[in-house]
Amino acid sequence: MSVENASVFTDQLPLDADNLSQSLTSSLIVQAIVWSRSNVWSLVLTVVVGLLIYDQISYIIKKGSIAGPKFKVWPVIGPFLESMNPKFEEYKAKWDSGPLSCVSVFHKFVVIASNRDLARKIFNSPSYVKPCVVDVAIKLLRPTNWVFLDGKAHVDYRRSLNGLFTRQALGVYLPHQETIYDKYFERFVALSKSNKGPLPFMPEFRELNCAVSLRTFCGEYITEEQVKIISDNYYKITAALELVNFPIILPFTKTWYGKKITDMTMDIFAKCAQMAKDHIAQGGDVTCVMDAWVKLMHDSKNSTSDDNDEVKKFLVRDFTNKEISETIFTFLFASQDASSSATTWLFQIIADRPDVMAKIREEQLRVRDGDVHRRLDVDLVESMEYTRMVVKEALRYRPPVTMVPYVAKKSYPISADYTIPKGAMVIPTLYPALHDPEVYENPDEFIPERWVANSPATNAAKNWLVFGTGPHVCLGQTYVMLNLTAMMGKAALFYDWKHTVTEKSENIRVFATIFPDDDCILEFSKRADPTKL
Ligand code: HEM
Repeated sequence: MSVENASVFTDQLPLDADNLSQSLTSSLIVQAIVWSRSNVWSLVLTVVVGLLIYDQISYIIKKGSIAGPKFKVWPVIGPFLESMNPKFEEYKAKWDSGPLSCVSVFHKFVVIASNRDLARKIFNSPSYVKPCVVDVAIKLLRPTNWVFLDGKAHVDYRRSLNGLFTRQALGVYLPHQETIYDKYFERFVALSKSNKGPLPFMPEFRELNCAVSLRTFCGEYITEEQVKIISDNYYKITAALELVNFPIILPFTKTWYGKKITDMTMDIFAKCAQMAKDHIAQGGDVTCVMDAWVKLMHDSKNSTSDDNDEVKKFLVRDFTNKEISETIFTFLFASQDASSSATTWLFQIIADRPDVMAKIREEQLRVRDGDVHRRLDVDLVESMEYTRMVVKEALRYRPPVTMVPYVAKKSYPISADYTIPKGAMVIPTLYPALHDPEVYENPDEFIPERWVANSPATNAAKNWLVFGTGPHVCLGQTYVMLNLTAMMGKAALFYDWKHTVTEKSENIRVFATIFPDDDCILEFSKRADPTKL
């Protein structure tokens, strides 16, 4: 019964002595209820108003002198709704608003550093900051995952992984990658034929990259069927790990689906790790990243105390199947969106520039010495200088990762007049440094030749932030350059692809990384004679 109804009820009681006392008692109780309820409400209201004022004051104090809204326009939630569907132009406007700017979403205060020197400073301040993956990432990648290690523990673990990406190791993985390129390029032609015309290729490039990564990491231990399941479902993991997401995993939400696919993938990886252990124990050769890792473990166990070899350099210990599966998952996670973004832009950019395509083809014929069917090896890929410049320029022009979220472990005096508060998210941005007109003339134009030896771009190593810098710099960067160069060289040599340009083609859509907003509409066909220019 509501308070108003109770009062109407008491008003209608007959007035004899008993009834009077009853009625008085009832009336007092009702008044007490009304009083206590109104007191509860005023208490609730006071607390809410107090919290709102605290939220605004706390924001204004944390903001200090840096760029950003004067107060939180949407109390508490801040620009949460906008960040559910982030727009590249809005990010860019933020970067342009000042070298340091801020935003506050719920209880999270976020500081964005948009120039090269501040971004580098953050990347290189491990005593003040550590990588901040979205809250839900800890649940998906598991708290025991090496990526959440900090300081010396992180440096040591990482050292044991360096052996997986040496030039020699990359040479072993390359033939497997080439088999996947061949298979998928043929599939692209078949798809274009069956579709009787162009179709959006971004989802196809995502699948190609997932397959390349899975074969590189797990070799033949992973089945075709498993590759297909993971490739088909990987986007659910990306969706679960968007920068802004609900932190609790509720059934049938994006994060719930993401967690299911992550667990399934890690289980597959753990089984592959055991197969790699059995294979190396039987004296098998290294064929993939897992083999390379197990071989390093095997060699380190059998190395003598005065061995001064690779093994000691990499500080390898014994890793369990669970650890291997979690770590290999981080490789897939780190690689998938960024490599798919780079691949999509590369196919679009090259299709739109016949002069670039012609130069790649000329180089491919030249470096292969007339043998177009020569299989890929590291020496061959390293001799593709122009193709490599195209890849490098695409990564600068459309950097897949535009920002890397870190978190301040303690108050961080980043400049003479601003200290980032402890607990704030700190985001060094990569895009502005890679579009700095002082280093890259006409930064919004695609010019592969700017990467010739001794050019201003080549000499400005400090601006090359595509892979980050500092203790968390991308572990896969040499592999990425080799993979993308090899893949684009082969595609250009054997295939034609036509781009259907739409008004959205040059618009940048943010989905973890960046993609053309129309998903890159292409039509593939096989070249009749790859020996011709
Ligand atoms: C175009 C492709 C790629 C781009 C643009 C890219 C970019 C990045 C960036 C910006 C970071 C953060 C660096 C920092 O905080 O300083 C990173 C970290 C990382 N990347 Fe990549 N990445 C790519 C592909 C790959 C691939 C293929 C692998 C694995 C084979 C990989 C493995 C990693 C790992 C493990 C980390 C975390 C390292 C650590 O915390 O110590 N990435 N990457």
